[in-house]
Amino acid sequence: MHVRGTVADEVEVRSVSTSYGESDLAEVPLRIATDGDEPAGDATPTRSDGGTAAVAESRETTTVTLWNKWTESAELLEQGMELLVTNAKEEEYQGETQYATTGESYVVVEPSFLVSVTSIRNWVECPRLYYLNKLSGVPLNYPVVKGTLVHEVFGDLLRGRDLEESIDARVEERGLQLGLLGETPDAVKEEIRENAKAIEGWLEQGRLTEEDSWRSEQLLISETFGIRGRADAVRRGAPVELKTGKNLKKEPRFKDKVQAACYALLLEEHGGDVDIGTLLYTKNSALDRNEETGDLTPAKEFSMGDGLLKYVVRLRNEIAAKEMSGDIPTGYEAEAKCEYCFEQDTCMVVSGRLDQESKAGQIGQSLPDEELEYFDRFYRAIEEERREVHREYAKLWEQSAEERADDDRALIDLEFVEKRPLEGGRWELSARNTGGANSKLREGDLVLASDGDPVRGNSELARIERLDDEIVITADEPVEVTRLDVYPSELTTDRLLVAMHDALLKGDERRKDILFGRAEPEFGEIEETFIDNNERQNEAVTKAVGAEDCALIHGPPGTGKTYTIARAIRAMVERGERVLLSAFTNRAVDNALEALLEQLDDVIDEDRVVRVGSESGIRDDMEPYRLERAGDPEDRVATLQNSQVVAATTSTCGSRIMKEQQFDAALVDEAAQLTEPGTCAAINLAERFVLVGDHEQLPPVVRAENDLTESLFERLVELHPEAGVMLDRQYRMNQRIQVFASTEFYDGRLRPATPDVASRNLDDLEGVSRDGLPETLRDPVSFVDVEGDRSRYTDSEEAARIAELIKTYEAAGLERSEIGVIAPFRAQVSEISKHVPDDVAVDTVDRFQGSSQEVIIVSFTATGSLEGPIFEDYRRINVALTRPKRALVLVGDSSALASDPVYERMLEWARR
Ligand SMILES: Nc1ncnc2c1ncn2[C@@H]1O[C@H](COP(=O)(O)OP(=O)(O)OP(=O)(O)O)[C@@H](O)[C@H]1O
Repeated sequence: MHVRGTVADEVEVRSVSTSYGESDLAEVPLRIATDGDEPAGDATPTRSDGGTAAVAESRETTTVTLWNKWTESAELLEQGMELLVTNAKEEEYQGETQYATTGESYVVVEPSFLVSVTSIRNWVECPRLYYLNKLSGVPLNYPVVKGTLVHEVFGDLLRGRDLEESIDARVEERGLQLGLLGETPDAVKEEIRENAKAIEGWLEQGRLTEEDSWRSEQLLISETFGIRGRADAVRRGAPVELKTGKNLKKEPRFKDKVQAACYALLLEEHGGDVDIGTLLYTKNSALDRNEETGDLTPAKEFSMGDGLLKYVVRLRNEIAAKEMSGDIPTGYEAEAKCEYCFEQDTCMVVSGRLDQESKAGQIGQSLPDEELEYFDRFYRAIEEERREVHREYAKLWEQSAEERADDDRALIDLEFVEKRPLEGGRWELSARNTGGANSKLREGDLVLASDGDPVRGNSELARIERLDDEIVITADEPVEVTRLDVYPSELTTDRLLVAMHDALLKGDERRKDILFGRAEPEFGEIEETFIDNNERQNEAVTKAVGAEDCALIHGPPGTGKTYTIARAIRAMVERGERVLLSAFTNRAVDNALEALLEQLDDVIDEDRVVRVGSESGIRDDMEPYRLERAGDPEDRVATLQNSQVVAATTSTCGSRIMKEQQFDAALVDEAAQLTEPGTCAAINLAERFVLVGDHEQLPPVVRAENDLTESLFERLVELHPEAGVMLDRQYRMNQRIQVFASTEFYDGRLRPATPDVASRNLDDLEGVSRDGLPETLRDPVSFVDVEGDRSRYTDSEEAARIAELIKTYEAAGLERSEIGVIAPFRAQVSEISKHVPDDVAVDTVDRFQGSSQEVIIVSFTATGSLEGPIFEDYRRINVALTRPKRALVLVGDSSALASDPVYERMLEWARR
């Protein structure tokens, strides 16, 4: 049976004499998880051996005894950590039911923390190396790119693609990277051919002996062992790992065995029984027999012993425990020898700068205390965010398919239609979405496509190509897809850490003086007038152009942020500067780029404007500007290096390609929605920066509640008010609509830009007449009182009333596409969607930020007494109320709303 629970107290480790001699044991006081316990969820980890979890009657604490080597994992335990013991035996002791490990047991610390196989491999080399890799990311260098290429060709060969065709295609695809590294295609191809010989030869052998069963790259997740990874290949159920290095010994390298053993554990959870692992050292086939002595066979097999598998789980436990406690590895945890380590210098520098204990020692001077404190605080915050991502993974098995669908995290019960082979061995898969359900998934997203069970079934990482009633995805393997799940990616979190590291450890001193408030931002004299009809916009452009360090543009709704950015960049380009344009989302980058292109029309050639990002992320009309990565290396690099304006999301700014680029200035739009490290990813690349945003609208999108929720923009506006300008003329709303937001959020400073804007109303729209509306809806702002049905997150009465309102507006001549509906909860969004026609946009505030509509209807979904904030945060109200141009209708229960002072003032205004 499996036992799972929370460590309730200190753990004691001791030695006892048994009939087999001295043995170590640890007695762990464990509060057994019961159904519904958080965060374990339903504690029923079933393994292939059919074990079931112990579900105790009560939540009383019992003792679980861990024997022998498992005491090493016991030493890691702290009170409050989660523990899982598989195949435990039950023992009665003084009337109490206790548990103990058996020879078949595994002990897993914090099983829902999913450690990646790569992490375990790095950790076994040296825990400090694992940490350094996390801080600095994978650099753009030739060995890494070559390694990826060989892996890709390996995958292609397994899928039956012709060798030469594969090499040509794969090298072509990486044109830009190879160009940045100064490599020529012919030389690269030759090297890959050498490596591929090993693969081909070995594949041939396999084919000759017997019927082979093969699978290329497989994504594997284990809920029992808390491990995830992608095996390079699986052959007859056993893992095969490809290494582009050489190995002249008979046996595989130890760290490589560890890696293969991780996959063995993962495969076992998928029902396999793995007794062998294979390592393929491709460089061996490129070596000349005369020069080298040793074993030149590329393929080295080893038997997968029980001891190794358990050792791997203990290693994994070390990582999970370290990450949960927030401690930094020192290197003393392992037996690695620093003098043989390639990373010794880096290790010493990082240790010195961050004043960390390290086996390699320290060199250099440590950062000032405030920077060390900052590093520490943000390191923890980012790691907390990472744990939230891990919790997302755990939901893959903790929630049922229906629960995930209700949470908008999955599309389920799809009807598989067909699979179609694509050029290059990939597959196009299609399925029908019969339920027509909604989800967070969007075209272009990476998803987990599965046959119904994303963890234990057949699942693949796939990309959504089309998403309506018919769903089309592309993947490496032909999964008969019936379910798509949101894939919780750690990439963003990884990049936050690297960006923070770069800002502090590689950052310019002057920049840090500004960020830490040790110096004031400076501005050069600029005489020119850039915008003659809007004083504050002109001041903002002047500040942006003249800034020697930074400028901050605060733009409330509709005040022309995008326009101001475009004018500022134009002025910089005219001065011959190279500029980076960035924002959190692709949508925001494309919007800003669109406005900019209008401004740049007569200033520079179009081919000097480059949009960096993936094909699926970029809006179709910006596609002509997209930097193509495939092609001739020299050519690709020339396009990038020659560009004067580069537009990319902040996440892409953290990519290996962008990290090599340098700019005179970085302009970041929607900066109030970015975390500090997220903003750093963009501004790290430039001499000066301009942040544009509104901290009275939506805050950064993060899962954890910590320092990441405040943007750098907001902090700097407070720290350096003299670097900021607030735009105060709005071009969107009728004056009556704007009043509440202006007084509540902008000290009454927000005003209509022109009389035309101030007096806009529905009569301006062709074919629409306010006379066709009932008296109560003729004012630009109205309130509809609905008592509601008293449920917590939905209100069907409000939904029904909203459907009527939409009909009323249609009768007065409005198009449905001119009406938007905003609700606080996703549940209410679904409820309303059931009542109104498809072509009315219904969504939460977050989806509406940055856009506007002629008419906006807000559903407050609140009845009775108000418990807790409706929109979570008043900033969301600000966004909701500032989306309409000509009419705003608030729908809610007036007595509930009146119980909160802000909503009460809102009611007064709406009913005036
Ligand atoms: N100085 C100006 N003169 C004339 N029109 C302007 C000026 N500034 C902005 N506008 C117009 O006002 C509208 C809103 O501008 P823009 O899209 O730049 O606003 P924004 O602040 O980015 O909006 P959001 O709050 O949605 O982010 C646009 O149609 C733009 O052309």
